[in-house]
Amino acid sequence: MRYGLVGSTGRMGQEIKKAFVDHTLCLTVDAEKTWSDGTQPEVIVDFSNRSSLPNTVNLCVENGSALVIGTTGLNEDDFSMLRELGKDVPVVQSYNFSLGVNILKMILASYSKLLEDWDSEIVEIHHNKKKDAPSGTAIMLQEALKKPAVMHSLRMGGIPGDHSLIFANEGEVLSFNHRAISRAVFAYGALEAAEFARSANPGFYTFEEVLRCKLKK
Ligand SMILES: NC(=O)C1=CN([C@@H]2O[C@H](COP(=O)(O)OP(=O)(O)OC[C@H]3O[C@@H](n4cnc5c(N)ncnc54)[C@H](OP(=O)(O)O)[C@@H]3O)[C@@H](O)[C@H]2O)C=CC1
Ligand SMILES: O=C(O)C1=N[C@H](C(=O)O)C[C@H](O)C1
Repeated sequence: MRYGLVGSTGRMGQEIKKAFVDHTLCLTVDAEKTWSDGTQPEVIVDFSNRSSLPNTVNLCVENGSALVIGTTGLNEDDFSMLRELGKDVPVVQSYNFSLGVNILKMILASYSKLLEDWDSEIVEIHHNKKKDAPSGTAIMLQEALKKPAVMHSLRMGGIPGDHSLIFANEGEVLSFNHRAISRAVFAYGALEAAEFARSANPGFYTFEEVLRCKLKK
């Protein structure tokens, strides 16, 4: 697969290049520099910053490339742009491409009604270079809960990503935790999403939907 990478010099860009070692990198875009080998990427992978989104979308339109986007901190206008792009090419978006977080998201969505009267708080811990807070994952898990949760963000050391959800009522406490031990898990998820996107019909897909397709096979 020929792929493009937006954010190639970043922490996730480095992981993507390792995970996509069997594929051909033909386009890189970073804040200051764009490089291309002159061929068209089948899929563009974006783990960068929301400021890159208009250019990323234009590149997908110009090349007819599918998009896999993990960049967090997107607003409603950004999601509208991605859904519009999904009318022409496959778009897979997730704030967390790890299998574990997406399983947790499905669990929370399935049992949210039973948890609606519990006190709910989310603690997310990330490396001290992370620019946004709360994490996109915390926002995504709160959306699965279908109710607001008190958020706590810790920024320390080189922690790749740790999310805890704690629920309490008068009689019991229920906790869930996901810990990313390596950023590689996100890159492997992005690779799975890219392999799905290169042959999918145009549309806007979440990574959960990609995984659910796998469950049906
Ligand atoms: N969905 C998921 O599973 C995951 C999502 N993320 C998200 O991915 C994003 C990147 O994380 P991380 O790699 O740690 O961040 P880094 O800061 O390490 O890397 C960001 C990259 O984006 C580039 N960049 C910044 N602005 C632009 C722009 N306007 N146009 C093009 N490129 C730009 C930077 O280029 P330069 O070096 O030149 O500044 C750099 O290569 C974050 O939003 C993070 O939350 C992270 C991990 C997993
Ligand atoms: O910035 C990171 O590192 C991560 N960001 C994503 C988020 O904001 O949820 C995903 C993961 O937790 C790592």
